[in-house]
Amino acid sequence: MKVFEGTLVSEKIRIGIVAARFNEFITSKLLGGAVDCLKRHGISEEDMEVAWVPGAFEIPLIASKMAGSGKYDAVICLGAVIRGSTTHYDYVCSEVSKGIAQVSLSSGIPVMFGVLTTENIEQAIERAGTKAGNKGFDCAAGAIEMVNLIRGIQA
Ligand SMILES: Nc1c(NC[C@H](O)[C@H](O)[C@H](O)CO)[nH]c(=O)[nH]c1=O
Ligand SMILES: CC(=O)[C@@H](O)COP(=O)(O)O
Repeated sequence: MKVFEGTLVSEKIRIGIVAARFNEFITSKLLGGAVDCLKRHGISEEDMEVAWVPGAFEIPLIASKMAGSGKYDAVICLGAVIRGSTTHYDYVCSEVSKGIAQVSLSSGIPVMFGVLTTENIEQAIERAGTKAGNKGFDCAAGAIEMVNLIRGIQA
């Protein structure tokens, strides 16, 4: 039985990263986690490119530009949407998640959803390198797995 494995980096993998500046205290930690993971899996910094956007709502557009450029094997999207006192949170979260999923399906390359959607700052801190891990690191690991999985299927 042939089982496709996507965990090892055997060939060059080029990664685009879109990071939101809103809640930069959190998103910078997510970016650090993602870069740490990529380096630990043998991907050099010359094969990573980062684009900063104002907020999570702007991520899908730039993710689409990166995914459609042909320059990257995967795109990692990083953000932190933290609920405020209005319903704005709901609209941002909804459009970002739908947008990122749409970009991945339409481009045919992995576009990873590394956008925290939390009720409060504490929950975001927990997921940006403390007690709940680093979602940026997790997304980078997932990106590598998806690229290798696709390469295996298409081989
Ligand atoms: N409240 C948060 C935002 N809001 C800003 C939007 O993402 C967008 O930049 C603005 O509406 C202009 O289009 N963004 C986050 O990333 N996180 C938040 O908690
Ligand atoms: C997620 C948001 O857009 C939110 O932080 C905005 O805060 P508020 O709902 O208090 O305007």
